[in-house]
Amino acid sequence: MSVQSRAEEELLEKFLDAAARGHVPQVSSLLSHVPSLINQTGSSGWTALMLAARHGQLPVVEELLSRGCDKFSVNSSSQTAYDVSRFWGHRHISILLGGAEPGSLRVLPGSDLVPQENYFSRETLDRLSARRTDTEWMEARQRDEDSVYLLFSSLSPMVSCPEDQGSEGKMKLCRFRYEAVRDLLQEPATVLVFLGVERRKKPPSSSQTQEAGQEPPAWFAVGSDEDAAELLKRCREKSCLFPRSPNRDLLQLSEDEAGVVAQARSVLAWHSRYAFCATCGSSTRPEEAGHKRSCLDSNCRSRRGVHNTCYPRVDPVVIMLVIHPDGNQCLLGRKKIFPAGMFSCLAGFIEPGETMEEAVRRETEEESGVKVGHVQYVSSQPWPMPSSLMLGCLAVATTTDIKVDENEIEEARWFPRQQVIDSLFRGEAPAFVFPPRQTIAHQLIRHWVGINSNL
Ligand SMILES: NC(=O)C1=CN([C@@H]2O[C@H](COP(=O)(O)OP(=O)(O)OC[C@H]3O[C@@H](n4cnc5c(N)ncnc54)[C@H](O)[C@@H]3O)[C@@H](O)[C@H]2O)C=CC1
Ligand SMILES: [Mg+2]
Ligand SMILES: [Mg+2]
Ligand SMILES: [Mg+2]
Ligand SMILES: [Zn+2]
Repeated sequence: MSVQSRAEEELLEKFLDAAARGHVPQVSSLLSHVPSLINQTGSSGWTALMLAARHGQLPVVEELLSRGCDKFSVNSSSQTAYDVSRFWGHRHISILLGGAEPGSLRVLPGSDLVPQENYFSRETLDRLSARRTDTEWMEARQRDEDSVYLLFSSLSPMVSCPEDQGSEGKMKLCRFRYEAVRDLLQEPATVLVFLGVERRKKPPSSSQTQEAGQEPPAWFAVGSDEDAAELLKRCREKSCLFPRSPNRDLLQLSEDEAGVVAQARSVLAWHSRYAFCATCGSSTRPEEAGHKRSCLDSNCRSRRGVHNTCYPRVDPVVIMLVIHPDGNQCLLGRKKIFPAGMFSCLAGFIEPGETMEEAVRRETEEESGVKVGHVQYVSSQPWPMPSSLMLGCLAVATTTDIKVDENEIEEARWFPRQQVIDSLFRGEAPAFVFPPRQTIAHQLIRHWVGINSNL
């Protein structure tokens, strides 16, 4: 071994030792001199973050995170620093690495799962549903110069997409003011949906000069049937467009904007499909700031009592990662329409009169021939294509023979855990391609890899 590489190795071990001992000044000073140490693994195959997580060194974990260290690298047993901190019971660190709110873990004892925030799930607006029937308030909000309007054409939001498109979060919603859409709102075919008001970061303190009763900006979605090219002329920026392929393109929005679009797109899709009453076939019209449609025939049965045909629909879908009885393989399938090499979780619509657990068992058996026993709920995701609610579950198989339903699935296979980890973290010649990180399928697979620690 050359003198230089031995010196480098010694420096690395010194750095890792400082992280394990919780010596923040030494960790910072070594990183200032040699920034590349941050994600390096020593002879044990562990990074400084993993060692700090192992020994409960919260200040070191904070220091490493603030310097942008990689939270997701794995050791030779395929554990991330988060897995390590959970295994050793350092909750303050797993909360930091997993992003959970500390209080929520104490209120529900026995459940130390870190809540998963899925794409399309973030609620940046307060929906204020009680205000939807307050027409005076709603009209004032509509005319307010701070209110934000989003324009939709054929259920696609107008977005601006700068030159270096393709990079995530670069696509942004075009925001309009009342004056810019005022004429559109007069068109009979235009649908207006109140989405909510911006959540205040913190409640206004009495010392602030905030006028009493001043409202945070309200957001509206406008569905228009005007020609898309005409609508685009309203925007001064040249790079504006209506994405053609929502399944793919909407995944380019930031988490904040994706949450808003999930609500807007599903409600507008419902308006576009429910122009006529499901009970009598008469025309319907929007009410309650775009959250209800009522039949125009005053004698219609739907006008007496409460009927779910008058409200936006949500379709529950189960999506499950089925685990082999040996605990070390998972079942993934591919549809013909998937990109080459991609495998994902099985999924299917819940049928009337069915529990979530039964839907998991039925869809898994229909699509793969595999029987399932225990089912555990993990997290959910609104999927506005157009209005599914994905209910993400882990499920344990009781049989292993695969027989696919060829109408729906091209191929289904058991993937060993190690192969899944290699495909997820290493990326070189992977055994299969993961669905994008914005899908709950991706997050479920990641979740399974994380909880199945065997330190
Ligand atoms: N976010 C994610 O990670 C994923 C989302 N999904 C979404 O879940 C949805 C359901 O998954 P699939 O495997 O397609 O379901 P599925 O296995 O139940 O099969 C779909 C078929 O079920 C029938 N169906 C029953 N109820 C329906 C309803 N309410 N709307 C439309 N079709 C209905 C139709 O014949 C349709 O072709 C998909 O449309 C997809 O958008 C699916 C997989 C991953
Ligand atoms: Mg399916
Ligand atoms: Mg089905
Ligand atoms: Mg199915
Ligand atoms: Zn009717």
